[in-house]
Amino acid sequence: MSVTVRVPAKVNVQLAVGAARPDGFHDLANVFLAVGLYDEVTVTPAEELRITCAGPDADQVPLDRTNLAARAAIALAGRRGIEPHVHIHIAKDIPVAGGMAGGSADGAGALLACDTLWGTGASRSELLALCAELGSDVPFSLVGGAALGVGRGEQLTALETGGTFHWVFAMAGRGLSTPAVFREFDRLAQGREIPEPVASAELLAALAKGDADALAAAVSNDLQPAALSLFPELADTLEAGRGAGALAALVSGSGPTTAFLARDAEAAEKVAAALRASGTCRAVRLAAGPVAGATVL
Ligand SMILES: C[C@@](CO)(OP(=O)(O)O)[C@H](O)COP(=O)(O)OP(=O)(O)OC[C@H]1O[C@@H](n2ccc(N)nc2=O)[C@H](O)[C@@H]1O
Ligand SMILES: Nc1ncnc2c1ncn2[C@@H]1O[C@H](COP(=O)(O)OP(=O)(O)O)[C@@H](O)[C@H]1O
Repeated sequence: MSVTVRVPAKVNVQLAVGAARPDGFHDLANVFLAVGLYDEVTVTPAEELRITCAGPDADQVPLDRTNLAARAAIALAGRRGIEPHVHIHIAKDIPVAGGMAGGSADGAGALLACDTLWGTGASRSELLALCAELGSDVPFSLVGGAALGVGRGEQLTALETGGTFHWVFAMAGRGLSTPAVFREFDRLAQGREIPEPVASAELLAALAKGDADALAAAVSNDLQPAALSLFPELADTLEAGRGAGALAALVSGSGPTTAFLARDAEAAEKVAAALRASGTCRAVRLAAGPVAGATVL
């Protein structure tokens, strides 16, 4: 018997970053939107814990116990006093180290899949607490939709959305390390007063209305200058998307994936074609959101 869970990627439509905390994390106002690009995590009983991964970026995914999916299985089994003896297979379509929470998706997916396979019957709040232990973005991968994350991003409030938003994502030729981007944020912020991170009222209203133009006017990412500082060529990708009529162009989370908001599916196709022709990125994908979080298939 196997259990397969499908988990979406995310884009941060607002990422407001506060000053570094004593524990090294940063307080955030992190507005997540789940988009229709998915990893699938399948768990099957096995002699011992084993991980395999397939997909375009599979060679960049660690297959040992540092994999977030393995950590999720170990954490849940530990709570129940059982051995995490499963084969975890990840069918990976979310870019690795791309700022789209691919590893987090696999962590949330493995947790839900193992809970289902083992019949451990964890409550939603127990699953969310385990997710938060695995990483700041992992709780959102479980819940999906649209949500505001505060604290280090793990304390979620679901957000209303009044429609579907159409996005184009440009994958970069290499990854960016999330801790390195936060460190660069700190370096660039030296000597400057960092305001408390707060969610934008205009942005939340735009999401609630399903108004793409208003959302485009309100999106922001405080990590974008840091990502551009470490990966200056991303400016060319952003410019190519803007030139093709994207309503908004921004770095997704810590990057280096760039995200382009389009008015509708047709406009998204035009932006995608222009990005492909620009030669400024490795691959281009279209995805709409919000979509549901981790789902047992
Ligand atoms: C930046 C964001 C935006 O959604 O995502 P990505 O762009 O990486 O996908 C997240 O905050 C990433 O969340 P996640 O990838 O789960 O990070 P974690 O494993 O919790 O932390 C990795 C490292 O990132 C930094 N970090 C993360 C979250 C946070 N609020 N403050 C931080 O300073 C810390 O250096 C930490 O050691
Ligand atoms: N299941 C996983 N999938 C991808 N990366 C993983 C996974 N587990 C651990 N990692 C590690 O996490 C790093 C960040 O990956 P990822 O979550 O894809 O990016 P991001 O944090 O930018 O959204 C990778 O470089 C990899 O070393």
